[in-house]
Amino acid sequence: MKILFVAATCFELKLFLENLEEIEGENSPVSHYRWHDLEIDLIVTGVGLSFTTYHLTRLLQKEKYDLVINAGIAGSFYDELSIGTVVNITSEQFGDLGIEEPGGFKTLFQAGFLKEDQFPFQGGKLLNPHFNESIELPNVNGLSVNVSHGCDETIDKLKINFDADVESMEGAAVFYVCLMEDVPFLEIRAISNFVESRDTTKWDIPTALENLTDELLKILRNFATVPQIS
Ligand SMILES: O=C(O)c1cccc(C(=O)CC[C@H]2O[C@@H](n3cnc4c(=O)[nH]cnc43)[C@H](O)[C@@H]2O)c1
Repeated sequence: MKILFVAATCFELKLFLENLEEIEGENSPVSHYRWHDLEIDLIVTGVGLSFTTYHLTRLLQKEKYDLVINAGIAGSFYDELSIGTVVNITSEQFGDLGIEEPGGFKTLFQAGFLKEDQFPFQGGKLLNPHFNESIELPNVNGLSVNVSHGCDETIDKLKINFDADVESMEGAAVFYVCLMEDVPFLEIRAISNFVESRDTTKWDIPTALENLTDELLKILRNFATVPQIS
């Protein structure tokens, strides 16, 4: 089985990659690994929706993968989804794609530029139909933005306008490309911070990345033929 990991930055998957065997091969921005009988590639796209769309689409034109996993950190909109929690993001929305009017922000659907059920959208959302029963993590709704929010006024509006639990800057791009290209995918993220008035001293990236590593290895174990520990 061949799996592609998509990360915005190297640091988000550095700890996880220490568990894999790196295979030589000059093919930047893609690096190659092995874990038991799994062939694993990693592409580091850069932060944001545009870079992710470009690099992922370009790679999927050249290589075939059985599964794409977008992995990294994310912000949580709600106290109940605490820092360190690892989540399976099962729906995505573009949080800043739309128009602004004196009365406020309108999505492309609200503005009439796109139909809510126009493929690959369903009810205005991108939905992941894959593996949701086999992944033993909380299933949550994602919102993807080009600006990581850090101002109370904007955040309050996002909470009203969107049905979202977590914020990232790449997820919807991965959903969109994989749904369009018909490639199975997952988005697994660990909460590193709350989406609140920006204060990075309150972020806990090390705990998020330790927990993310543990959960990603559990997921790989589901797909690999791993010798049983007796
Ligand atoms: O400002 C800093 O000191 C700082 C240090 C490390 C990382 C950052 C990021 O902004 C990482 C952005 C990266 O992580 C995802 N992410 C994490 N939390 C959020 C969030 O609250 N809202 C949106 N994106 C978030 C995102 O996918 C980026 O790729 C800053």
